[in-house]
Amino acid sequence: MKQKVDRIVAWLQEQGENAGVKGMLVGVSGGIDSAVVAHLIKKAYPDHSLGVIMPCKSHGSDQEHAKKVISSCEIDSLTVDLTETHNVMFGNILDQLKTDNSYDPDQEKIADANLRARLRMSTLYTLATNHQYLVVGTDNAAEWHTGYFTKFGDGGVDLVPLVNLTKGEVREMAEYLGVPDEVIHKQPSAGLWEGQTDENEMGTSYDMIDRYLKGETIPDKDKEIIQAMHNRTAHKREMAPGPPK
Ligand SMILES: Nc1ncnc2c1ncn2[C@@H]1O[C@H](COP(=O)(O)OP(=O)(O)OC[C@H]2O[C@@H]([n+]3cccc(C(=O)O)c3)[C@H](O)[C@@H]2O)[C@@H](O)[C@H]1O
Ligand SMILES: Nc1ncnc2c1ncn2[C@@H]1O[C@H](COP(=O)(O)OP(=O)(O)OP(=O)(O)O)[C@@H](O)[C@H]1O
Ligand SMILES: [Mg+2]
Repeated sequence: MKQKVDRIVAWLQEQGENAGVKGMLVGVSGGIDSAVVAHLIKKAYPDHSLGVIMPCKSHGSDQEHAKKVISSCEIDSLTVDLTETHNVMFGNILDQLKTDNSYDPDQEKIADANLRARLRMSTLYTLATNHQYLVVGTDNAAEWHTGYFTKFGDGGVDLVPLVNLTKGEVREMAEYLGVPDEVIHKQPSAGLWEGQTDENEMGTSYDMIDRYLKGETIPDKDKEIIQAMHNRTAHKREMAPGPPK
């Protein structure tokens, strides 16, 4: 594990040097992926790394966990509360849709969640410009393969250091790095709504996705879900296409 960590830390330093930036930042949610990234960027840039907490309809103990993550790696931190910004922006958009008679209530939950992810992205890039830092993403191999992220939201980042690690490997790395136990052992959640868990929403588990990615045999039902998610989200892993010349 030490070797794996050292390799990613050296890679982060190399990427930062090539980009000519002073350091790196990450959004810290209180979940395990951002906890691992916060620890890694703190190691790569001990004096120039930042963990950003962005409350916005946060659920349960997310914020408390985010603060514990910040303390566990001793990274500099900043809190930007997006609740009011999101309320005003989403409220205005919904009002316009309703006036236009084109509001679709079935789409509200996901539109709301994706706007929150994109407001976080805009916040991180504003801070990155101010600090001359890169924005570091938290997607792991399972999320990347299934496209389980918001396009230009949490997927809108400069570097994805965990992209080759399964969720299980992220968990092992978190233990090695000293991420707080309660963060390691809670259910992964995108915080879409109270009680939401990634595994309920996807209809399969990270364990199944990890096994699939390692080439192991898994039940057909899970394989079909994973393959459908992968195909449906191919556009998220590519640059926006244009017509041929
Ligand atoms: N074929 C195609 N070619 C080009 N673009 C295409 C497209 N199909 C859709 N699109 C575009 O993509 C949009 C849909 O993609 P997107 O906006 O990402 O939205 P979508 O994939 O519908 O939703 C995001 C998913 O990621 C999950 N998520 C988000 C954030 C964090 C986490 C987490 O793990 O913490 C998880 C969330 O729970 C949800 O299931 C469409 O509105 C459309 O604009
Ligand atoms: N309230 C928040 N404040 C700061 N960053 C956030 C917040 N919510 C989400 N993010 C960012 O969005 C990323 C995507 O969320 P995601 O849920 O996939 O990761 P996680 O919370 O770190 O881990 P897990 O998947 O186990 O919940 C987070 O890693 C984090 O960088
Ligand atoms: Mg989460």
